[in-house]
Amino acid sequence: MSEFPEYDDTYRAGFATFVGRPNAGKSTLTNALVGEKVAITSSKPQTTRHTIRGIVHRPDSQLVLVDTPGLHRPRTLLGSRLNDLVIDTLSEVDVVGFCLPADEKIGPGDKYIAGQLTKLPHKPVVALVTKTDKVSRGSLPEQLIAVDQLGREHLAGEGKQAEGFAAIIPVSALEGEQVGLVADELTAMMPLSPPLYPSGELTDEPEQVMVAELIREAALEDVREELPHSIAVTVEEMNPREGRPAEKPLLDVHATIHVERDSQKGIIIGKGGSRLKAIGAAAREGITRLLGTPIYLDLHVKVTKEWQRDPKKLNRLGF
Ligand SMILES: Nc1nc2c(ncn2[C@@H]2O[C@H](COP(=O)(O)OP(=O)(O)OP(=O)(O)O)[C@@H](O)[C@H]2O)c(=O)[nH]1
Repeated sequence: MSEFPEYDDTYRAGFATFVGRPNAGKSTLTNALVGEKVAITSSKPQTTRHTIRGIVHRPDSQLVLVDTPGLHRPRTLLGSRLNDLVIDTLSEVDVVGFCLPADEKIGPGDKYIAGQLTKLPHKPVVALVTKTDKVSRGSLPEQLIAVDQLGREHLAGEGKQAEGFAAIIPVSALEGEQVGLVADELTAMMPLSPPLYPSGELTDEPEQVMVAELIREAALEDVREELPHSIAVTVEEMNPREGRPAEKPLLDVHATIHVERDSQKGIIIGKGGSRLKAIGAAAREGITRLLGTPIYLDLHVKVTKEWQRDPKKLNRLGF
């Protein structure tokens, strides 16, 4: 078992979360900070449905990162639940990191989020200008000025930080540029506190949820256009296989991919079951890497009609 780190009365520990419109680079930055793949990234929006925490351990501090789903204008019940979850998360953290891609103009989505942040007037917000490797050095200052402007327009004022954003930091998570600085700034804003987690602990997300996310990621591969957000995954059981020698363990994982329509089921299964097989193989590889144990994956596909709009079904699927 991991032990809690030694600490003195200058030790800082607390929570930070990243917000930003879909694809702003939140998960990638979380991973870069934590140094290991805990959050699930993808090239398409809205893959991060669960709050997954990564923990940055330093000799004098602990920064607990809560990776929130994209804050966006709700269109379905699922969308509005995700937004409630985001506001709940925001009210509980010590600092919010607002991710704004360096290579995209500030748009209505960003302004919507800035507007939401005014619901939390006393929360420090740090602007993280992400993906700086995608723009030339010359065009970066213009974006930094636009970001500063956004902060002054939305976050400055009575009862709020007079200067808008508490800091503006350009960063490239992919190239590892300024990632350390982001960690420095965020940890400096944590309250004095004893350590919150044992050393070495990277995430407190139940393994089952992470396993479900890995299967969902594998299932979405190649069919994102056809099945944008119609997939959910549940993990029914994860048990060590009985009678295996101690040095050769095997974990039995039983999971279900839920789709909304029969036609989608056909897409997931593929000709003669070929896609489902490929999904299983990709997911198995990821899960084995995550858990460090070989697994047997028993994967089913089920039509759970209108799961995005039905509150009872959403609850059962863990949303
Ligand atoms: N070039 C470059 N690409 C990046 C960087 N950070 C993220 N990306 C890419 O941008 C896309 C979105 O990144 P994510 O980290 O999944 O974004 P997110 O904000 O977590 O997205 P959602 O989960 O949809 O809200 C991925 O294709 C990343 O590889 C970066 O620093 N540089």
